[in-house]
Amino acid sequence: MHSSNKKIIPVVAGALMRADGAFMLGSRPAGKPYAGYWEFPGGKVEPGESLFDALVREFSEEMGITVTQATPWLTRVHHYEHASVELTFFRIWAWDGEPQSCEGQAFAWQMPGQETVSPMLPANGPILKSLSLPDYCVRTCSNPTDTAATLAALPGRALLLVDEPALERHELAALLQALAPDVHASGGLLLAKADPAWLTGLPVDGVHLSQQALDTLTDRPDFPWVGAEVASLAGLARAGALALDYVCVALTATDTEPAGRELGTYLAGSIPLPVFADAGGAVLDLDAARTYGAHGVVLTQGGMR
Ligand SMILES: Nc1nc2c([nH]c(=O)n2[C@@H]2O[C@H](COP(=O)(O)OP(=O)(O)OP(=O)(O)O)[C@@H](O)[C@H]2O)c(=O)[nH]1
Ligand SMILES: [Mg+2]
Repeated sequence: MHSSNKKIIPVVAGALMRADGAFMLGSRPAGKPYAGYWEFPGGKVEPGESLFDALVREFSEEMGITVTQATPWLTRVHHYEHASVELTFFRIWAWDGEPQSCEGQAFAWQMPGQETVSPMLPANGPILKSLSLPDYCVRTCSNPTDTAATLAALPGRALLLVDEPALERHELAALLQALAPDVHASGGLLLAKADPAWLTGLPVDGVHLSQQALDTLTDRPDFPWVGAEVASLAGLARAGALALDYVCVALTATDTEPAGRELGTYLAGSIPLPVFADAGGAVLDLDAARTYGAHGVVLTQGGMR
């Protein structure tokens, strides 16, 4: 074995999620590597322990609270000089007790995208970005002429994915121009499924890649947000390798349980990026999709895909 083949240490960490969207960070206690850096509370998984049990134990030890509801979210491997870690991040939706500083650490509630504490642990930059991704990806699929109706149907803050293959380019450009101010005023993100080179200069936050574009691109397009359509494990791996920000996973099942199992096969591979479950309708709601490890769900406007 080469000396560079360090053992990978399994770690769990969790974001306590408050009803107003804030999440909690903690500072690392004195005496640990990266003391004073901000992190998601958590720690090393003990032999034989499940990830969820490790999460519950760590939050009890470090903060004196009992986690009662948490869903797995993202898994990332990071190589530090002192160790290599596989970090499984959970989002924690319910807990008993008030967070206390059991190890002398400081805590801070933070709003996604507006973090005020620093420095952060080096592995956590992409995680913070993922936390600022809305819960809903709303796909337009109806040649919308009425942008006000499109916006009114959004479930709060959303990623609006304009997916309009039937529109001419000048029509698509006009639609994006019309939607951008209101989407941005609502704190949402505007993305379009289109050729990345053509989209540059339009008021979008990013590009959404088709499966075909994902298969053929060699580099991540240069936009703040890049997502992709995925319908296979190979596509998911490619999206991860290109360091995309999210994927929409197309599910073919039409019942909750089979759709959950199908989603589970994608998420079993410890994936590093947020997944929107696309069950083509209301088969999997947000809570169910999260239970299986998804970030959020795709809602399709104007009927079925
Ligand atoms: N808890 C936590 N650890 C993280 C995060 N990001 C990250 O890279 N790590 C790394 O994961 C490793 C384990 O975390 P830890 O030091 O909290 O472990 P622990 O609570 O079991 O501490 P102990 O070993 O002193 O008992 C560290 O190398 C740490 O740098 C994060 O957001 N939260
Ligand atoms: Mg810890």
